[in-house]
Amino acid sequence: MMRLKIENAWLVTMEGEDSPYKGDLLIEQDRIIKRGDCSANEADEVIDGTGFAVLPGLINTHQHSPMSLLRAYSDDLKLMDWLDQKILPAEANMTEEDIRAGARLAMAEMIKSGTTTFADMYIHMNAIAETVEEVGIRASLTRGLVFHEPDGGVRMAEALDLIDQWHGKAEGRITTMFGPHAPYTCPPDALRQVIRLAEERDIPIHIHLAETVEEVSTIRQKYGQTPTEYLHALGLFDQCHVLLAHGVHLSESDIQLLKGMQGGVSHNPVSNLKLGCGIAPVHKLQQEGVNVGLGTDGAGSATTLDMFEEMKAATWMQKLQYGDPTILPAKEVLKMATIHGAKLLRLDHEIGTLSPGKKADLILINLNKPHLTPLHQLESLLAYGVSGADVDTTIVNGKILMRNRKLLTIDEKVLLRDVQIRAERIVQSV
Ligand SMILES: N[C@@H](CCSC[C@H]1O[C@@H](n2cnc3c(=O)[nH]cnc32)[C@H](O)[C@@H]1O)C(=O)O
Ligand SMILES: [Zn+2]
Repeated sequence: MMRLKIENAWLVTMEGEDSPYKGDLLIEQDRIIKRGDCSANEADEVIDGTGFAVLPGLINTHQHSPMSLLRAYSDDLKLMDWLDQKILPAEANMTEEDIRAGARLAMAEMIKSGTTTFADMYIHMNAIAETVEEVGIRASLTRGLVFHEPDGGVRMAEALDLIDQWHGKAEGRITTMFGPHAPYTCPPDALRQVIRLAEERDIPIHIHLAETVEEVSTIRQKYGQTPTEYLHALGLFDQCHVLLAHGVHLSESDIQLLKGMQGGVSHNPVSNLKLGCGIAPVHKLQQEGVNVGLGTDGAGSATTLDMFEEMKAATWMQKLQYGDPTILPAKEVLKMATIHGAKLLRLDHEIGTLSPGKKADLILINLNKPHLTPLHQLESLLAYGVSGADVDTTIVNGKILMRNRKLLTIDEKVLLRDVQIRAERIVQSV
């Protein structure tokens, strides 16, 4: 059995109240088996971690990976104009092969910026699942479901097919969820059906919620409820594990309805800032015991998929909102990007901390740089100083996917050329 040792690194375990400490990490096949001091002869391969920080791979809890094809294509618009006038027409031109290429581009970017797991909601999910399998990253995949036009049940059939074909596959790296897109695209009957299926199969649900004030007024007009009340009344939070993307516009009483829920909220601060949506009440949610993870949303809105940017934006926004710099300290925001995200994807038994027994999903960050010197508080440096480009090595399921910033499972040059040609074709007729 293959054993890999990472030697003499700063270990940022994210376990309980542990502070970072210097030590070794021993990986056997796909799992961390030992932490602390490990002798050299225990390993087949050794990575010298001197001057590096090791932390659990980052978990991007909300994404539309192929939207990387629409990066910097249409910015500075209102969310609904952006979606209706630019994004949806461009998406209508995407073939399955385009989606495969876009997803691969997102995976390349994620691996290069320290993300080892992502939650995705899109179409042609088989192509995305195959790409996840090939590339070696970990993912929670969802076929987005909208119900605005009759489709003979095609979308739902695809959603079930994804779950049947891929849940637990690719050495366990792929899990799946049901993905009713949002309160404004899913009427009550459709949502009831999805909730029933999710309960029967014990599969989590991934849905957008309360992203804009317009959404709140639309749902109030239609149903006389807030979006959260609408989902709550349908029984979404009774038994299902639920991943709520955004949760920007939540009232005090909405937060009370979320109290005790399984799953939690995916906070996407950069996308929310850029689309002018607002500041999610992350601190209040956390005070009420609602779990909050971090996500980027698609690169079509966020521009990049760098989770270090999300960490900075998340903590700055809360500090500003509450006028209190003690809110969301460095360690807490690092947890949001790791173990809290793992909980949100119902994967905390496998990933999210550097704990012996867990999957070996981890990243090495090179601290030997002007902007990361000197070393006082490592967690502060990681949350406020590091960016994705400082990630040197990325390991998922015990397999090295990037070493010294070189991708090992993706031919970067070929990919970038391919994507440029496809992207130009997709937007040509929009
Ligand atoms: N349009 C597909 C469903 C796809 S679900 C995922 C969708 O989420 C959309 N999306 C991306 N970003 C956002 C956002 O910020 N809010 C709401 N929807 C978004 C995106 O356009 C994508 O199509 C169909 O007809 O079957
Ligand atoms: Zn989204």
